[in-house]
Amino acid sequence: MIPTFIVVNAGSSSLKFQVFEQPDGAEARLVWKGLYEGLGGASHFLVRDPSGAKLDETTWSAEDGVGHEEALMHLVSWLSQYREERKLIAIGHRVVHGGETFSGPVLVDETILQTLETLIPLAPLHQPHNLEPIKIVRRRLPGMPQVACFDTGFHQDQSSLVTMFALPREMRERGVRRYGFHGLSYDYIASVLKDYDHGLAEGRVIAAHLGNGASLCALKGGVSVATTMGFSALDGLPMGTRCGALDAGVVFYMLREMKLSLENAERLLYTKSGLLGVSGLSNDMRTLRANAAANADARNAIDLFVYRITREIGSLVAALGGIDGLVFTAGIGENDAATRAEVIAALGWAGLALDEAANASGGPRISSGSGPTAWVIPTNEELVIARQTWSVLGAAQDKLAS
Ligand SMILES: Nc1ncnc2c1ncn2[C@@H]1O[C@H](COP(=O)(O)OP(=O)(O)O)[C@@H](O)[C@H]1O
Ligand SMILES: CC(=O)OP(=O)(O)O
Ligand SMILES: [Mg+2]
Repeated sequence: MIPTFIVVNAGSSSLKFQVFEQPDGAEARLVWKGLYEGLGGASHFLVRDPSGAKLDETTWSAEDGVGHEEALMHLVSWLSQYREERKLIAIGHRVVHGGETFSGPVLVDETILQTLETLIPLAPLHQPHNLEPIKIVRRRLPGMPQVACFDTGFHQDQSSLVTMFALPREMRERGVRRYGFHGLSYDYIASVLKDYDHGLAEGRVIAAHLGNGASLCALKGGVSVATTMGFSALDGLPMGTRCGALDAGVVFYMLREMKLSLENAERLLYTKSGLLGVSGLSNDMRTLRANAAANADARNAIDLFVYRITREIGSLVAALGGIDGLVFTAGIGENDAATRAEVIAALGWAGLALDEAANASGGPRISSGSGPTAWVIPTNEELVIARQTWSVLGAAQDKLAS
């Protein structure tokens, strides 16, 4: 029987999954990938093989009441049709915040789960949804090993200066510091740089994870030395619905002068700001691009996004003492040639020059000339979760055996 495990990336109404098998001594191999979307309402299950061909699909109406629990149980029972050949050995989860306690992936037990729950206020948009499937599996499949893989883990080697806020020392002792996110994505990018250009893997690289959430990471020799997200996933670049870095004075103004409740202020910054807030139209770059010529607010949202990316890149170039390469990844980074072109056009001062034809066709190398290079590299957070899950399981088994 082939050892098989599921990788889960759960959001508020969606559950993305990938199923991996682990041949002896080799890299985890993707078998199927899919998602449940619209959970809690009219929902939809879709699974594809690694080539992208559709394998199976199911639709439920809102009355069927399919939530995260029903989706997970449906997935386990969908997999059981392969019971003869496969043994489900573990579930690996993306958990956005690992706080001060977890610098790497862990096998989850009740105490660890409780610690992870205390981090919900630091990642209210993600953490509760990331933990939900872990709790469901503990209840419904007791004894199934579960591994939590953190978005914060990759940044743990940053120096204390880099992670410090200029706040009183007691705040730091309470864990109020910069953590950084999208680490599973940056871990993957760092692991494949050598396949694109050997010098890059050793060099000073800025990776731009531009998806619905967005951040930048400065990599030196593949190690994170600075990043734009901080204590929470609200910091840094403007995102689909999040404001990014904001003068803390605005928060006091919203609370004291505008009399917003804490909940409404939080909702405004996390879910009503960013591309959506500025455009008043959409959080989706495709919609903004389609409307930018006729709609000044859509154009403004894009312009602000690009402006903030280029300013933050300037800051990370300073942190790195120069730049050898720039990598675009995630939904916008991988698909929106116009955003890449606009960012690179603003970085002529750093010696970057666009190869227009390569950019239009998606790269991988999209720069010309002898300056720093620019790349499009599709991310693969799930593969990193698979690698981490397998390494934690292996370590746990070694421990049992010794
Ligand atoms: N073809 C495309 N052109 C431009 N932007 C795109 C395209 N496809 C996806 N996007 C952008 O990518 C975002 C989703 O990014 P993704 O990395 O998949 O986010 P997440 O994993 O956080 O859901 C969308 O909201 C949209 O703005
Ligand atoms: C940490 C974060 O912002 O994640 P996402 O991009 O999935 O929202
Ligand atoms: Mg994402």
